[in-house]
Amino acid sequence: MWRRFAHLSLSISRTKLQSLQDPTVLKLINTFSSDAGNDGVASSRKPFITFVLGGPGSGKGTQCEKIASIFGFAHLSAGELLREEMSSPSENGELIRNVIKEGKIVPSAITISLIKRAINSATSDKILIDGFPRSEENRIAFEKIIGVEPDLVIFFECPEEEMVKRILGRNQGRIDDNMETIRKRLKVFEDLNMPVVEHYSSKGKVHKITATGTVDEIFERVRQVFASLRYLKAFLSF
Ligand SMILES: Nc1ncnc2c1ncn2[C@@H]1O[C@H](COP(=O)(O)OP(=O)(O)OP(=O)(O)O)[C@@H](O)[C@H]1O
Ligand SMILES: O=c1ccn([C@@H]2O[C@H](COP(=O)(O)O)[C@@H](O)[C@H]2O)c(=O)[nH]1
Ligand SMILES: [Mg+2]
Repeated sequence: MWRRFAHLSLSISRTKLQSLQDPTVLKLINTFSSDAGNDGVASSRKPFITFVLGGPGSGKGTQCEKIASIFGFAHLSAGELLREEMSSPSENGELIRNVIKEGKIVPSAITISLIKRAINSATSDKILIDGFPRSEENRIAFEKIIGVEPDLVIFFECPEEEMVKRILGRNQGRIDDNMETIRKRLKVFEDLNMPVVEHYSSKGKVHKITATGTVDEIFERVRQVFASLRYLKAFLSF
């Protein structure tokens, strides 16, 4: 039977699997159970949460769309939720616009309330949160308010010059896709986003993906991580 695990790329040890004490394994088993019990999301929900991190233009959104369509995850992009809020008649619209234009970070309370609402209305209990947390302050606030840590963190590692090239070629009319704001976003990424990646790396939750090459080549690396999870879940539900 153990031959079935031969190709697992997840860093879950065989000993941990045997004891079924690994938190990721336990969460996979419980993802669809009915008694979640935390204050942040509706009490009957126990979503499997994946944070998707990486620099601006590293390809988070592109890869999340593929993960969502192939593995049935709900894709919540924090940046997209903020842009929608910015364009709605919200009282926070002007503040969000100014922060995004400056490449800075929107106050945690605003972003987390949007994420919480999106989790609660998601149609899947497997959730990708794209581009959040952006700082240790964001991370701590999320864990406190939502009451859970992510089960998995995907980190797209991409050279700066490639990220800049991709953003400048994006052509979606974003107010932050200009060289002046890109420089600021890159600095915020190094100074404030990277400590979040380091925090979860120290907890063994990060899968680092080399984000160069074609979209399909990168997705093949990503696919292996999620295929392992799916395989594991299928095995455990025997
Ligand atoms: N592997 C790739 N090779 C070339 N272009 C890519 C690749 N992946 C994504 N792109 C393109 O690069 C641009 C940025 O990609 P995407 O929007 O997915 O990045 P992101 O990490 O979500 O960026 P942001 O943080 O600014 O939202 C898009 O125009 C996308 O089509
Ligand atoms: O959690 C978040 C996510 C995003 N922002 C702001 O939005 C822009 C764009 O985000 P993308 O993920 O690149 O779409 C980002 O530069 C921040 O200004 C945020 O404040 N908090
Ligand atoms: Mg994006």
